[in-house]
Amino acid sequence: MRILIAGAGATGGAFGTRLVEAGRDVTFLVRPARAQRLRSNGLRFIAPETDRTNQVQVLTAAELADLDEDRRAFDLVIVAVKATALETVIADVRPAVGAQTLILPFLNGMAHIDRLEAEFPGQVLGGLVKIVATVRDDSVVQMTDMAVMTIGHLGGGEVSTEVRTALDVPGYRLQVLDSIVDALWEKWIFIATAGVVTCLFRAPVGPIIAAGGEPHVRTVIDELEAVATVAGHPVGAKAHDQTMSILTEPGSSFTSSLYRDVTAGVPSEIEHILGHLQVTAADLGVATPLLDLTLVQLRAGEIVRTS
Ligand SMILES: NC(=O)C1=CN([C@@H]2O[C@H](COP(=O)(O)OP(=O)(O)OC[C@H]3O[C@@H](n4cnc5c(N)ncnc54)[C@H](OP(=O)(O)O)[C@@H]3O)[C@@H](O)[C@H]2O)C=CC1
Ligand SMILES: CC(C)(CO)C(=O)C(=O)O
Repeated sequence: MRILIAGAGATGGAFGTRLVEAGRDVTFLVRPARAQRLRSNGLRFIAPETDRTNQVQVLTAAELADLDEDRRAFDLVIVAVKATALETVIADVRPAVGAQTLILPFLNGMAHIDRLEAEFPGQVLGGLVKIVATVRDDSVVQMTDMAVMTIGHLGGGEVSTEVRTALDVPGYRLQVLDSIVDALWEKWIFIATAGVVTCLFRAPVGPIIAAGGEPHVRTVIDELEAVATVAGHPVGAKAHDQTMSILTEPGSSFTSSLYRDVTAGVPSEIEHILGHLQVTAADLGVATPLLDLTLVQLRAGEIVRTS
């Protein structure tokens, strides 16, 4: 199975490394500057138990488009970029998508699913990854031992044995679900809740709790979980308890990736994760006052950042 991974960043680089090391036929689709560095230096992967570098196959969008037709089509295209790069990547991967190609996005949120389905109808799998990773000095750094890839058929059908076998490799846990849409909602609500809490109160969880924020954190959790309930994808008791414990733990240094991007002043997934949830809640008739407030604050910050 030929696998193309769009993005050799935190998620693409971490899961991609494990696939490469298991001998899978993996090519990374990256932008020209990164392609040059990957070709010269390889892909360095640092995780709690390891620091190693692999030589990897790399293509840029222009090189992909120039390949002969029989080399161009891939069996599986993993989309591992931030939402801000989604439109470019949709155009870039198109030459790699044949009639049988499947697309597996790793993005947080849900808006990209409809977008990808509109472009590649019937060819999109549901996917999410649980990992805490980043890119530091061009190296992919996995910060904790947690590494889980969850996939499923969006229409409730079976994921093929070929795809399961290709993705089931050492170094992370592969989970194949019948109810991937529920899982996507669960993750979306968690990421959005963590985003609202940390961005609204502008701090990691520990200082927020120390400042007396716990009742407000609970209100955010209730507010956003209510959207999932009305949408018909209620957050399960286990996920709710996990959210509660992560976001109310005294002394915790936990932050959301949204908070890290916003405070670093780099483009972030504000609209993809929070903006889309606001629109979805409004369509469902669910009031989201704290989400609305957070979005005003974040959008105002974006106006300042980009002006
Ligand atoms: N990081 C994490 O721990 C987790 C992230 N997620 C989600 O996964 C998704 C991906 O995030 P993450 O992996 O962290 O993001 P990163 O920013 O670490 O990686 C994305 C990579 O995409 C590359 N890129 C940007 N545009 C293009 C393009 N047009 N073609 C090819 N590559 C491109 C960038 O490379 P360059 O700039 O070098 O060209 C960058 O390295 C997000 O939706 C995120 O919310 C989910 C769970 C955990
Ligand atoms: C919370 C976490 C690290 C879990 O995977 C995540 O997805 C994110 O911050 O984007």
